[in-house]
Amino acid sequence: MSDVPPLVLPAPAKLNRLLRIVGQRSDGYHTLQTLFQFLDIGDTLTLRGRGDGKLHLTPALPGVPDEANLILRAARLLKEASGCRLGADLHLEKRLPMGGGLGGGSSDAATTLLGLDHLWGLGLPLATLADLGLALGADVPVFLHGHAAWAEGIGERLTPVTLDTPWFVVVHPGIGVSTPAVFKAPQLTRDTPPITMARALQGGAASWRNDCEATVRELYPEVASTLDWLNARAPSMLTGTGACVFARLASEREADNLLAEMPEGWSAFKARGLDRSPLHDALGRWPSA
Ligand SMILES: C[C@@](CO)(OP(=O)(O)O)[C@H](O)COP(=O)(O)OP(=O)(O)OC[C@H]1O[C@@H](n2ccc(N)nc2=O)[C@H](O)[C@@H]1O
Ligand SMILES: Nc1ncnc2c1ncn2[C@@H]1O[C@H](COP(=O)(O)OP(=O)(O)O)[C@@H](O)[C@H]1O
Repeated sequence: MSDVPPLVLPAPAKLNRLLRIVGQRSDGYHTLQTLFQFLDIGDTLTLRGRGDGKLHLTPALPGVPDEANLILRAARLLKEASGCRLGADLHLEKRLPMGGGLGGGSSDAATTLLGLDHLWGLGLPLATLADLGLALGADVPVFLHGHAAWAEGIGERLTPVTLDTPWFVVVHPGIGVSTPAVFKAPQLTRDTPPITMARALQGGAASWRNDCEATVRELYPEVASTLDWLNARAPSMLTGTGACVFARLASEREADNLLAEMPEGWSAFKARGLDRSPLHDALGRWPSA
């Protein structure tokens, strides 16, 4: 298999453009309504087939043992589910901050599932891959369906949407936010009334909020001060449970101006919102209409 060129695929970031917590299931998981949109920035995964069935990932991620790495977990899951006897060498170029609310781990898992499906010639439907992916994380299915989406349930009930695609400046406040800690916090509101997708879209970006924001501000003052600084300059929000926050801008020039104003030492980047995942464009693979 060594003379076959490697498959080089993007694993884009996502933003939660809106996030409503509408309830809690009996297993403790919170039911959400959210709008997912992709960014034109992300990790890159290089995949090469192996005939001996082995799965090998380089480099190791700091603080993440291989058995917990979502790339290897996704690869093993696909091998088991399909009965495929082939293996792969996987190389990850990690750009997205881990645990930042940008969905990097989930996106890596989705790129692995779709990439190996292609490399191993399995041809599984996107819906089957999304079902497998849901076992790895609530955010994995949207990366497999590949379209900006209105999501309900814990993020698995997806309806494709077309959103405004402005420029964003994403800032990492330099601290880690624990998703379980946010969802366990007694002050988190869990009773936002559900709305229809049509109403959410009609309200537009100016009306979109993230229900985790008040709790994350309280638990992590660094997130609160970053949001305050950004909000004084452009409409800004938390993505997921954080720690990243993002400002919405009308043009690349405005994004550049905001970056130039940013206090030294902050970690920030500009990115474009995308309604179609670059992963599906790279593979030429879209759900049939
Ligand atoms: C809320 C979102 C929005 O995109 O946040 P981010 O992870 O992107 O920040 C995600 O759906 C996060 O989904 P997922 O990626 O599965 O969360 P995990 O880190 O695995 O969840 C850690 C813990 O948070 C709690 N949790 C998570 C998701 C959810 N809908 N309800 C919960 O109560 C559960 O206790 C879970 O064990
Ligand atoms: N390939 C991976 N990339 C990133 N994180 C991973 C990966 N595999 C496992 N993880 C674990 O998943 C956690 C959540 O990662 P990530 O998806 O980047 O953040 P978030 O869910 O906040 O958007 C990380 O803190 C890390 O412990």
